[in-house]
Formats: sequence, C-alpha cells, structure tokens
Amino acid sequence: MSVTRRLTQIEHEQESRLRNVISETAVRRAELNALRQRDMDMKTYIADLEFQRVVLEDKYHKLQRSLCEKQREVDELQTGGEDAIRELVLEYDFQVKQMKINGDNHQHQMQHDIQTQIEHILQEKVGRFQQERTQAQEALLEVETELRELDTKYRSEVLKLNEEQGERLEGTKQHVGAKRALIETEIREVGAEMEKIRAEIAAEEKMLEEQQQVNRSVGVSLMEAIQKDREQSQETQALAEELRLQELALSEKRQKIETMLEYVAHTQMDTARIHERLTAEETNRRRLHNRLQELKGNIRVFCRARPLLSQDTSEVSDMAFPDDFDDCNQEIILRDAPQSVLGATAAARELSFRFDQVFDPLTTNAEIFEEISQLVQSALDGYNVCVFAYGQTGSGKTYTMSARGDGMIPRATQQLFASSDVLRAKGWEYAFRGLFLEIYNEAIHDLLIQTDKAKYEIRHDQGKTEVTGLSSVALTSATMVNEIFERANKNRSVAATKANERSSRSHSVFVITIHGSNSKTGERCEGTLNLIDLAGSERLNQSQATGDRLKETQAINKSLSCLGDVIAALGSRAENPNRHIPYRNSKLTYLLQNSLGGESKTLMFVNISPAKAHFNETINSLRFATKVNSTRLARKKG
Ligand SMILES: Nc1ncnc2c1ncn2[C@@H]1O[C@H](COP(=O)(O)OP(=O)(O)OP(=O)(O)O)[C@@H](O)[C@H]1O
Repeated sequence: MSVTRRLTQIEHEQESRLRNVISETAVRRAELNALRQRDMDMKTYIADLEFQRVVLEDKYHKLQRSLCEKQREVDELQTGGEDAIRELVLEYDFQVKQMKINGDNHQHQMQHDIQTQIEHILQEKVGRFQQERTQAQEALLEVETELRELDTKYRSEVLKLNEEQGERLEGTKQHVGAKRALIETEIREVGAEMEKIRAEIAAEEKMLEEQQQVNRSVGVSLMEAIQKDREQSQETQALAEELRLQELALSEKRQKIETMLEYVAHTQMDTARIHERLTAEETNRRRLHNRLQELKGNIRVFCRARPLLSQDTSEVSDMAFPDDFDDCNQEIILRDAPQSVLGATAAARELSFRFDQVFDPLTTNAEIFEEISQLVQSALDGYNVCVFAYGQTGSGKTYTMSARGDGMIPRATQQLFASSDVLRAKGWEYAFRGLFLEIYNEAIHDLLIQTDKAKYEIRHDQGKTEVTGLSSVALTSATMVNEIFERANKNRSVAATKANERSSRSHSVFVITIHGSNSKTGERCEGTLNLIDLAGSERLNQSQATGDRLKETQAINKSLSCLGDVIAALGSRAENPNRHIPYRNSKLTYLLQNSLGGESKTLMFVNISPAKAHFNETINSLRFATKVNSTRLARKKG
C-alpha cells in the first residue's frame, strides 16, 4: 500500500511540475509573440522613415537640379544680353565703317567718275560737267543726308536697342533676381527643411539606433527566450518522457501490485483456510498429544544414573543399562558382590528395576529433555504437570533439574516461550506467572524474596491453588525466568549456609501457572508446570540422628512417604474411585494437590549414584521409584 501511495505522490508531483512548465512556456511564448510583433512594427516604421527620406532626397535633388537650370538660365540670359549688345555695337561699327568705306568708295568712284566726267565734260562738255558736278554734289548731299539719316536711324536704333536691351536686361535681371530670391528662399526653405529632415533623420536614426539597440537587446532576450524556450521545450520533452516512463513503470507496478494483491488475497484466503485447518489440527493435536501422554502413562518414572565423580571415594557399582535402541526393555540391573555375613558367604544379588526410561551415565540433559518436552507441551495445552527429581543427596537431582541453561527447568521455560510464540500463529496468547518456594521442615519459604517472617498458607479453590503471602511474578521471557531462577538459587544458598546444608534437606518447588486463550476459537486453557527438586532421600540411621538433623530427617521421610502414598492412592482409584487421597499429610502433596491425579501428568526422575558406597541408598531409591512407576492414574470420567 505504501508503494502505491508513493507512486501516486510521484505522479502528482510530476504532473504539477509539467503543468508549471507548460504555463511558463505559454507565458514565454506570449512574450515572444509580443516582441516579434513589436519588432515587425519597428521594421515597418523604419521602412516608412526610409521611404520618406528617399522621397525628400529625391525632392532635394530635383530642387537642386532646377536651381542649377535657373542659374544656367540666368547666366545664359546675362551672357546672351551682353553678346547681343556687343554684336549690335560691332554691327553698328561695321555698318558705320562699311558705310564709310562704301561712301568713301562711292565718293571716290563718283569723284573719279565726276572728274572723269568733268574732265570729259571739261574736256568734252564743260557745261555739262558743271551740271553733272552739281548733280553729283546734290547726289552727294542726298547721300550725306541719307547717311545722316542712316546714322540717326542707326543711332536711334542703337539707342532703342540699347534701351530695349537695357529694359530687357533689367527685366531679366529683376526677374532673375526675383526668381533667384525665390529660389534662394526656396533653397533656404528646402535647406531648412532638409536640416529639419536631417535633424529628424538624425533623430530618427538615433531613435533607430536606439531602437536597433533595443532590438538587439530584445533580439538577445529573444534569442535567450528562444533558447530558454528551446531548453524548456527540451526539458518539457525530457519531463514528458520521464513522466511517460514513470507512468509506464507506474502502470507496470500497478499491474504488479494488482497481481500481488490478487496473490495476497488468494494467499490470505489460503492462509485463512490453513489457519482454520491449523486450528482444527491444533485441537486435534492437543487431543492426540494428551492421548499419547496417557498411553505413555500419566505417571512416569525415569531412572538416571550419574557418572562416577572424582570426589566419589568408592568404586563403581556393577550396573547394567538397557541398550540405547531398546525402548521396550527399559531396565536397570544392579549386581551386588558376594558378601560374607557371619563367616558365611552370601550369594551375589542381582536386582532389576523396570522404568519408563533408563538413562545411563553418559546421557546428557539435552537427550533427557526430549522426553520432558512432551510434558511441557501438555502444560501449555492446559494440563497440570509435575516433574520431580527424587534421589539421595549428591545423586544428580539438581544437575538434572537446574543445571545452568541446561537443566530441565531452564529448558522447559525456554520451550514454554518458544512454543507460545509458535502457537500465537494459531490464535493462542499465553501469560505465565511463577512462584518459587522451598519446603523445609514442613514450612514454606519464599525463594523470590528473603524473609523469614512471612506465614504462608496453601488454599485450593475450584481447582486452583494459591499460596497466600507468596510472591508471584509475571514471567515475560526465558531470560527473565533465568534471572529469577538465579536469584532464587542465591536465596536458597544463603539460607543453606544458615541452615547447614539445608538445600539438600529441603524440597525446592518452581511453579509456573500458564493461562492460554485463543481469540479465533474462543478456547481457553489453564495449566501448571511444577518442577520440583526433592530433598535428599537417604535414610539416616535414626538412632544416630538427633536435634535438628533428626527433625529434618523426619520431615523429609514424612513428606516423601506421603508423596508415595498419594501416588499409590491415586493409582488405586481405578479400582476404588472413592479412595481417599491423603494430600493433606504433607505440605508438598497438599501444595501439589491439583497437579497430582486426574488428567495431570507426573514424571519422576529417580537419580542414582553409581558409587558402590551408595549401593544400598540406590536400591532404596529404585524401590520407591518402582512403587511410583507401578501406579497408573485413573482418568476422571466425563
Ligand atoms: N549426569 C551428570 N553428569 C555429570 N556430573 C553430574 C551429573 N549428575 C550430577 N553430577 C554432579 O554430581 C554432583 C552432585 O550432583 P547434584 O548436586 O545435582 O546432586 P543432588 O542430588 O542435587 O544433591 P543435593 O541433594 O545435595 O542437592 C555435582 O557436582 C554435579 O555436578
């Protein structure tokens, strides 16, 4: 579920990032379009200005051309007037000279003719000559008059021409001057206009330059924007690609998750089915397990011989143990060497004892616990279980029950917690509480706290046993139980130094109450696991025991024989269901009342020493254990 949530979150983040990029790109594009539009407007405006400038320049050139033509006209007019006057003067001089030449020639001719005539006349016709002379003179006069007239005419014409020419020149000059003034005004205006236009052009050019500058920077920003746009487009594309890939991965993951969810659903259904089956099988297992334990016997006895120790002063007894693989023949055989009694040699004894299990000195605690663990399971299944270690002092009871991390008690507590963890999967929840006490001289002592003052009272109520005033602690882990166990043993050893080897002379009882409930099936169970290290069972020669030692011995003998009696009475209930069970005869049996009998399971270790010196005590222990082993508890009906 967390993967789906994470993927959805990534998807939302990517979508939001993409949306931001798209909206930013849209803004950039709008800016870009505005800049492009502005650039287009500026280009149009610049083109207009350029066109106006060209028109003005064209106009200026035309005006300049027309000014030049006018100037040329003026120059031509000036040149033309002077030439005409000069020509007229020259013509006039020429005509005058020509006329003079002609007159002179004519005169000479006439004079010659006249002289000729005169001479002729004189010679030929003197009269006529005179006449002719007169005529000639008259003709001369006429010519002179004509000449004068011509001269006058010429002069007046010249004057007239001069006047006309002067007027014309003046007019032309005035006209030219006016025109020139006009043109100059026009030129000035044009110049001013040109200046203005130039200034405007300069201003426009400046503006243009500025605009171009702006355009350049706009172009740069435009390029940057385009570049950015391109980059953003690339980024957008990359993001889109990434998004696409992620969506692909997401959909693959979704598909996988869906497949997995389907698988999980199937698995959950399977698991539920398996759980149901397991729960049913667990109930069945409990039933079968209990049946198996019953078939094995609700009271079982295991015989365990310890190895010969370096501190054992005597030799090893002649003991025969069953073959490791022979489960059916669990028998221990002890042979006693022939002894001479009152001078006669008694025959060698061979004693055999049959038990549920016989363990030779090489058997380890781990191997023994394999058998005990079934009873621990029974306690978890809601049955009351008692495990006793019986035997003479130094036979290995404490080693069997309490050896650190290895004895039946540490192993049993470890199994309780380990099995409760396994059973949790089947709906079982367990709570454990512990009592640790010592019964010495028929008095109860709390081994969890050190006090001699407390008074303890055993009470039974509706199948439950309570010891008032005794501290009971919740047991939450095997480690914690080990710590409590260590503390109890320490308290026991402190008491032992005070009470002179009391540890061997007292029963130590570790009671674990087990509460189980199954939330799935609604089942409940309550069991008790009692782990008891009994006081040394050796018989002391009563005549030698006095004082405290005697009292101790009596108390031990009493409680052990009471235990034997209770077990025997329970065994005979099969024949006599109303048989009284003497639980109250000892503190130990009264304390264990609810854990001995009925469906309870009892296992007794009979610990024996292999030393020859302990042979008789070993025989006694084996006899007691045989008595217990022959008992089979009667099951309650119903
Ligand atoms: N199976 C065994 N293997 C090795 N050593 C053992 C074994 N059983 C007992 N011992 C040793 O024998 C000695 C006596 O054993 P233990 O103290 O258990 O006897 P006990 O019956 O409990 O005596 P007590 O009644 O005084 O408590 C101890 O040193 C113990 O380590």
